[in-house]
Amino acid sequence: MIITRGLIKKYGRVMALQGLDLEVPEGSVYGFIGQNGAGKTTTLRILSGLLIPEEGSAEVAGRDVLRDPRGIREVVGYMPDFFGVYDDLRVGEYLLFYAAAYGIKGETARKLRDDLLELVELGHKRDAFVDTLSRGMQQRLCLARSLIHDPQVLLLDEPASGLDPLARVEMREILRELCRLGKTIVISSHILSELADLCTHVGMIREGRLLRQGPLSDMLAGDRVRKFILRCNGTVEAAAEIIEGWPGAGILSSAINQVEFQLSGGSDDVAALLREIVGSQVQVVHFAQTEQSLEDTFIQLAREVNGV
Ligand SMILES: Nc1ncnc2c1ncn2[C@@H]1O[C@H](COP(=O)(O)OP(=O)(O)OP(=O)(O)O)[C@@H](O)[C@H]1O
Repeated sequence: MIITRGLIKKYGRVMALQGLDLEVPEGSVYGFIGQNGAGKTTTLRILSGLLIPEEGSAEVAGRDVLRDPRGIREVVGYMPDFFGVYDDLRVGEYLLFYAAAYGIKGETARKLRDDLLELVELGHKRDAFVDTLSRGMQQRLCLARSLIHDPQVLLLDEPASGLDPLARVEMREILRELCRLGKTIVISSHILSELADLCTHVGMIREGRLLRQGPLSDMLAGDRVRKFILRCNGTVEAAAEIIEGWPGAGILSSAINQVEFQLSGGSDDVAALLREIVGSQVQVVHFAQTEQSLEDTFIQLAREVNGV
């Protein structure tokens, strides 16, 4: 649904994007991950036709961002990380204003307003002034605004920033609903645990370059070093000794009856190590691979890039 090739964007001397290649499959919820200043906002602004890259190409739903900016506006809904609200407009009026900007008027616009307010759970605030809404409500209103023209693709820049935990859950539910409605959604964030709950795909960006992208499950498992936890009935000493002497294994932490360690290699190595431990009469009561978090993956990739 989205393809970019070799995107380069400079602000004066700052290279915000240094040849970015993205591929976002149709119907996916694509988590766009990167630290502050990595180039996420710049990318989303290019994809929504608001910014022109110096080099490279980008297509959204088959439309070229450089050659067909009008077409891009039809298929893309963009929710910026910072948005202005109009202090003398009511919630309902705000949506009617944006509907009119897309040429939607009259009864159709009013029905759309009500449907969207229901979707973002703001029906009860239709007559409230926009600037009296909480931050979470304003975010949801902004999301409703970006949906006015029923775009195929949603580009959401840090949609959960500044929200309390409950408001985040609400936002997540709304995004799930949008996913069910068949939208392709790109969400930029640096709150990685949050994305892990929501995304089907992930792309990691650093200093304007893509570190890695793919289905979330591949990102979390991958073929990299894996972490395991082993718990024993009794002390863990004997097991820890075996792990320490095992090629490719390293203890990360240990408690009296539990040890956490990493192991490189495939499933055969894991099975062999476990066999050795069990064979040494250690009473294993729990052995499991601990899921690598997105944070772990991101940090690991960043280290690899730096050669650390
Ligand atoms: N208008 C601008 N003028 C000059 N430099 C800019 C401008 N906008 C962004 N930059 C720089 O470009 C780089 C990428 O910025 P961008 O806003 O795309 O990153 P980001 O990943 O969205 O960061 P954040 O998570 O902080 O929003 C940064 O070094 C930033 O300082």
